[in-house]
Amino acid sequence: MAALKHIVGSVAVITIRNPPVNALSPQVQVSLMEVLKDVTLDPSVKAIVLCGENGKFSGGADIRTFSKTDPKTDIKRMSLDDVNSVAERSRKPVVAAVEGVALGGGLELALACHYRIAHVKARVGLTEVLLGLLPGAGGTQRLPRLIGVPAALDMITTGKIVPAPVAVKLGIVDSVTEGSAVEEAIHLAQKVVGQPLESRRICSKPIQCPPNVDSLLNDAKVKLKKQFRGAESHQVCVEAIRAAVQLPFAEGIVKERELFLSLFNSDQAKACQYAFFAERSVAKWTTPSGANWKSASPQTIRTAAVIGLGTMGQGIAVSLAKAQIQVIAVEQDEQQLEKGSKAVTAILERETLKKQQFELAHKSDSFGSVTFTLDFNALKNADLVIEAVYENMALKKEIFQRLSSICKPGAFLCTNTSGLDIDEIASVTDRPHLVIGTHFFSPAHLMKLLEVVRGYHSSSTIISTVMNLSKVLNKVGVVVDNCPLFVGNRLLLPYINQAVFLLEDGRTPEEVDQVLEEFGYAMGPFRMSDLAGLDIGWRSRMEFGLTGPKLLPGAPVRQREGKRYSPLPDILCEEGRFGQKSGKGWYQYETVGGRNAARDPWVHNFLHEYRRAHAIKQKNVSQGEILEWCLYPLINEGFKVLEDGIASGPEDIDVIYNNGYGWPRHKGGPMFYASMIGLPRVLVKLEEFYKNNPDIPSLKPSNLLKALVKQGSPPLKEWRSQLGYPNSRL
Ligand SMILES: CCC/C=C/C(=O)SCCNC(=O)CCNC(=O)[C@H](O)C(C)(C)COP(=O)([O-])OP(=O)([O-])OC[C@H]1O[C@@H](n2cnc3c(N)ncnc32)[C@H](O)[C@@H]1OP(=O)([O-])[O-]
Repeated sequence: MAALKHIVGSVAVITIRNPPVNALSPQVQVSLMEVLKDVTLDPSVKAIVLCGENGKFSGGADIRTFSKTDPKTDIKRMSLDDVNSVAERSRKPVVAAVEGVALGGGLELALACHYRIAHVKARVGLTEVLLGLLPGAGGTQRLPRLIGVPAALDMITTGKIVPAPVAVKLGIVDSVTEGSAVEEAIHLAQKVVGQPLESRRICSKPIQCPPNVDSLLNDAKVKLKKQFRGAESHQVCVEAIRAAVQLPFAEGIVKERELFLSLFNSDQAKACQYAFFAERSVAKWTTPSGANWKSASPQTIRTAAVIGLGTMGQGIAVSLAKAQIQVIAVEQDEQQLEKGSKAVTAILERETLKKQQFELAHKSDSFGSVTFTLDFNALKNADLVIEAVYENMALKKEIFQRLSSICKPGAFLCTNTSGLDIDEIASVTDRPHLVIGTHFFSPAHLMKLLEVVRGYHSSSTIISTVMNLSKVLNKVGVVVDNCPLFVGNRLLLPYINQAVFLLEDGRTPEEVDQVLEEFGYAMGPFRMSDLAGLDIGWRSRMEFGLTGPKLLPGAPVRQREGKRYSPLPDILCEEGRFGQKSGKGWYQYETVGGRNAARDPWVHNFLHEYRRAHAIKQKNVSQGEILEWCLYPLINEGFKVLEDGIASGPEDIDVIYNNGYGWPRHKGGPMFYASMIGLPRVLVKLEEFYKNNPDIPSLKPSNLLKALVKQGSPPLKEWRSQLGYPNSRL
C-alpha cells in the first residue's frame, strides 16, 4: 500500500509512503483514494490526518512517470484532482500535517484539506512551472482563493518555495509548530470534530480580486515574458489564474485541466524535466578509479579563507558567509583590503535585508562572520582556502607555494580560475591531492553553478568535500576534468568568436543579441560580454600572445596561425571600452557600471570603418542562420569535450549551461537541444559552414557527432552506453 492508515482514538492518520520524497505516483493516488474512501465511510472515524512518511509530506506528482503517461487516457482516467476533491468534500475534517516539503501536487493535496499544520522547518511551493507545467490538481484555482491573486500569482508563476513561517503569514498554512506536526494535527482534528466545514473548503471561498486584476495579470505576462524568454509555462499559469478570477470553481478546474494538458508532454516540459533529473544525476559524480559519494569521506568546512577581494573574491566570501561558514578574507594591500571589505559588507547587508524580508519574523540563523586581514598567517587554521586573484599563472603559483607552508596539514586548497591548468598550480604545493579548481560564476553569491575541476592528483576526499560544499552554498556543483578553459568556457569560446565574425560580416551587436535573446538566452553574446567585462578575455589573449606585446611581428590582422581571428574585441579594449565597468563596450551605458545597454553610434561607425578598411563584403544572413552559426559550433565543442572525456556525460554539459551561462532551461541545455533538433541537422549545417569557412576549425564536425549520426542518432540517454568513452578521464 502506498498510503497507510492507522487509527488514533477516532482520528484516522493516513501516511503517504513512496520514498524518497513520497511522490504522488498514479499508484499512490489510487491507494490514497481507496484509503480516503474507506475512512470516510468508517463510522468509528471522526476526523482524518494526512501526512507523509519519514518527515516529508510530499514532493509532488511523480515526475518519473510523466514520460510514460498518455495524457489522452491516463490523466483523464484518474487524476490527483479526484483525490483532492474527495478530501475536500469529506464531511469529516481533514487536516494536513506538513513536514519537510509539500511541493507541487503535494501542496495541492494539502490545499484540498480543511486545515494545514506545518512544522516550522517545512517548505511549501507550487513548483510545477519550473518543470514546464502548471499546478494541474486545483492549485491554480485554490491558492488565489486562499491567499489572494497577487500573492498566488507570484508563487505559481515563479515556482517560489517558501518556508513555513512565511506560509503562515501568507495564509497558506494555519499554524506552525516546532514539535511534531502530526501530533499537532491529530490534536486539532480531535478538537474540530463536528464543527461546520463549509468555510474551510477553499473551493467554496469567493475569490478576492483587486480592482485592477486584468491589468495585474496582463502586466505579469509582460514581465514574465521578459524574465523567462520564450518559456510557455509561465504564461499559461497566468491564464489558469485568470480562469480562477473569471469562472466559478468547477469551471475553473476544467479550464485548468485543459491548460495543463496543453503543456504536458510539450517539448518545453520535456526539456525542463530533463534538466531537473540531469541536475540530480551530475550530483552523483564518480572518478575513473570508481570513487564516489559512498567511498569518499567529505569533510565539513567550518572556516574558509578567500584570497583576493576583487569581484569574484567578494562574491565567494559572501556566499560562504551566507552558509554560516566563518570567513577569513585576505588582500595584499591596505587600499584593496578596504575597498574589498566595504563591498563585502555592503553585499552582506543587502543579503541580510533580503533574508529578513523573505523569512519575515521567523528567527533565522545569522551569517558567518567575515574577518578582513593583510596577514597571510591568519590562514593557518582555515579548513579550506579559495584563491581568487586574477588570472595569472605566476601569481597563482606564488600564492600556492606560500599556502603550502602556512596552511595546516589536511587543509584543502582551491583555485578560482576560469581556465588555467590546475595540475600546474598543484605542482608547486606539498599536497597536490588536496588541490582542486573551483570555478565560480559572477556574481558568485547569486550564480548557481560551481564547476569543480578535478586535477590529476585530486583525491576523492577533496572532490567530495567541495561537492558537499557546493550543496551547503546552495549551488549546483559539476565535476569536470582539467583542460584549458574547462567545460563551460571551452564551449563559450567558439560561440563568442562566431558572434564576433558576424559583426565583421555586416551584422550589428543589437541584431545578433536579439536573435539569441529571442531563442531564450537571458542576454545575447554582446550584452553578456559587456556585463562580464571585455578586459578579461583581452588579458588572457595577451597572455597567449594572440594580441598585445607578445604577438609575433608581422602576424596578419585577421589571422592567427592560419585560423580566422577577429581583432574587434581587442581594439575595443585598446579604446578603454571594457563593457559596463567602463560605461561603454559593445553598447553604451548611462554611467560607469550602468546596466542599461543602449545602441552606441560609435560602435556602428567603428564597425563600418573596419569593414571598409579590410574590404569585407557584407553577407546576408537570416535570423535562423545567425542562430545556427552561433549555437552549432558551441554544441560541436560539447561533443569534442565528451570525446576528450572532460565531462562525464551530456547531462554535465547541460547542467553547466543551464546554471552558469544563461541557457534557457526550457530548452534543456545545448546537448539536449541538439538531440531535439536532430543530430543529422546539426551535422549537415556544420559540414556546410566548415566547407565555406575552412579557416574556422571549431566548425569541423566532431567525430563523436559523426559517429552518433552514423548509428542512427540514438536518444541522449544512450550516448554514453552506445559509444563508451575510451578516453574518459572522469
Ligand atoms: C498532476 C498534477 C500536477 C502536479 C504536478 C507536480 O506535482 S510536478 C512535481 C512538483 N514537485 C517538484 O517540483 C519538486 C521536485 N523535487 C524537489 O524539488 C526536490 O527533489 C526535493 C526538495 C523534494 C528534495 O530535495 P533533496 O535535495 O532532498 O533531494 P533530491 O532533489 O536529490 O531528490 C531525491 C530523489 O527524489 C527524486 N525526486 C524528487 N522529487 C521527485 C518527484 N516529484 N517525482 C519523482 N522523483 C522525485 C529525485 O529525482 C531524487 O532521485 P534519485 O536521484 O535519488 O534517484
